[in-house]
This record gives sequence, structure tokens and C-alpha cells, in this order.
Amino acid sequence: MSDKLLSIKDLYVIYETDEETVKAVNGISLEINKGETLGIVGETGAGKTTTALSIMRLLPKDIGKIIDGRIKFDEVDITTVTEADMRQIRGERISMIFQDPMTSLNPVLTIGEQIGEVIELHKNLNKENMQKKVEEMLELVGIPAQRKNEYPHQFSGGMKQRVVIAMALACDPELLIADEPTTALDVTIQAQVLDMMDELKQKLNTSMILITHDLGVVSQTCDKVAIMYAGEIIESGTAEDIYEGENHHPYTIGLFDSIPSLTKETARLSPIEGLMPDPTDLPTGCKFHPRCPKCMEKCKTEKPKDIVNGTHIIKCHLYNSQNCCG
Ligand SMILES: Nc1ncnc2c1ncn2[C@@H]1O[C@H](COP(=O)(O)OP(=O)(O)OP(=O)(O)O)[C@@H](O)[C@H]1O
Ligand code: NI
Repeated sequence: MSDKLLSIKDLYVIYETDEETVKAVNGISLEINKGETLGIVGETGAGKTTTALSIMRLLPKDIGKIIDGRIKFDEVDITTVTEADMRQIRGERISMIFQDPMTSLNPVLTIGEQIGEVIELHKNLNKENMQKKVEEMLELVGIPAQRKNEYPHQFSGGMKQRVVIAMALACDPELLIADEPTTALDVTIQAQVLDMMDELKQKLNTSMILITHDLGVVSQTCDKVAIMYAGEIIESGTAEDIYEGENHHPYTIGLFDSIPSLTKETARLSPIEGLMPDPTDLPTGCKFHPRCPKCMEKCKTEKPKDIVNGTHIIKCHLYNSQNCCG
């Protein structure tokens, strides 16, 4: 049975200007099956949004370039498909919630009008059915249908985010990419929106990519997790591999240590020391070695390979095929 929906193989993406070449994505591979949710986790600048924009083929024109690799969505090769076909895929089969969702709402249109616009683009409905669909979408995200005549400023941040999610789902996409969908919200509202996304995923069987800085955020929602550092996936696996597995990449351990704790008041955040490397001048060997507490001599010169143990993959010299990965 092939229920593979998206597969990315050895993808390399750069941003090229006259002054510099930013190596944003450096050889990532991943797969998502139908109905599955993948979390992509990493610090700022890791290449998460670039990966999402590559799937949508919305990299900034003339600057952002896929220089190698394949992106296959169902049977379509995203890297070579025509712009006309891509336009149809975007919005009809794949939709994306952008990193700054609050700005994706138009202040002068009602919530209902804005959801209606999305539906109109993709579905041929008469006025009455269109209104029904708008109401259905609002209720799906937990907003009473009668609020469709209100304007964005009458909604709280969390409610606006629900509207943005309703718009993204209005075309019944097979894949929803959510780029930091809750970062702008406070912690309680964040949890509510995530719970809702979790429910939607069960109900609609939509595949999802959930992008976040915070390993804690994806734990309840994701089937699989990919951890990105300097444009590479340095560890990936099922949620169980990542949250219960014994062995981890030192960077993943650092991310775990920096999850804010709600329960332990005295717990101090221990963010990973140092900064993400300059993407125009990446370190040799393992890209994490300058920050790695476990750095060995060979990490400075030799690129680590993926060490695979079933579904769990770690790119680190600490492990080899005998002792990985748990
Ligand atoms: N239009 C652009 N031109 C040049 N460099 C860019 C452009 N967009 C992104 N970059 C660079 O590419 C790298 C990857 O950026 P990307 O936005 O994919 O990271 P991210 O993981 O999504 O980070 P964040 O968590 O901050 O959103 C960064 O070094 C970033 O500065
Ligand atoms: Ni981003």
C-alpha cells in the first residue's frame, strides 16, 4: 500500500544575491504519509520556512533557488511542474499558514467575506451554499457561525488564528503547512489552538507539517519529528523515537533542556550556548561542532553520516550503526 503523500530527497536551497550566497537548506530528505503530521523543529535560521516555501514553490523570485534534489507531492514533481499546475496545487491541494498569520487577515473585510473569497477561488458554489460552507468552516474551528459578519479587530489573537486556519482548510487541502502557527499567542491560547489543530487532523485526515522552535509544542500533535540545524536534519524519527528514545543528537538534547517548564517554577531555562553558524560560511565537519559539548576531533573535519536505526536517524559521530539509536 502506498500512502506516501510528500517526499523530499536531498534538497539544497540557496538565497543568492550579488553580495552573498546563503546556504539555507543543505541536503534534507523527508517523507510524509497521508494523514500524518510531521513536526519540523529548530532555532531561528535553521531553514524551516525555506523548506516550506520550497514545497509551495514560493521562494523569493530570482534570489531563492533549489539547486539540487527532488520534491514529490503525490505523483507530481514540484521542482519541475509548470507554474499553472503549481498554482492549482497551491490552495487546492497544499495550503500554508504563514509565520505571521495575524497580518494575513484584511482589516476592511468581514471574517465571512474573507473565508468566502478562498472558497470562491476553488469551489463553484451558489450564494446559499457558499454561506453554508463559510459557516461550516467557522464552526469547524470553534467559532460561532453568526460571528461571520464581524471584522478582524473584533476578534482576539487566538480567534484570528482560528480564522486563518479555517481559511487554510477551506479548500480541503491534502497537506497543510503551518509555519509557527501559535508563536504570536500566549501560552494558554497556544495550547487551545494546538488542541484544535489536533482534533482537526483526526477529523479531516489532512496531512500536516507543523513548524516550530519549541520541541514541547509538537509533542502532542506530531507523528514524526525532524530536527533541523543549519539547513540539515540532524535527527528525525517517530514521536516515540524523539520523546522516549534513549539516544539523541547533542543539539536535540540542548533543545529539550531549553523547553520552558510550566510545572517547575524554579526550573531555569538552559538555552544552548552560542549561535547558529553563518549560513554564508558554514563550519567544516559537523555544522554543530563549534557549539557541541561532546565535540571530538573528527567532528571538526569529517561530516557525520546518518546513522539509521529503524525509524530513528541521528547525524552524529557519537553514534555508529552498532550503538545507535534506541
Ligand atoms: N530572502 C532571503 N534572502 C537571503 N537570505 C534569506 C532569505 N530568507 C531567508 N534567508 C536566510 O536563510 C536562512 C534560513 O532561513 P529560514 O527563514 O528558512 O529559517 P527558519 O528556520 O524558518 O527561521 P525562523 O525560525 O526565524 O523562522 C537564514 O539564514 C535566513 O537569514
Ligand atoms: Ni521561519
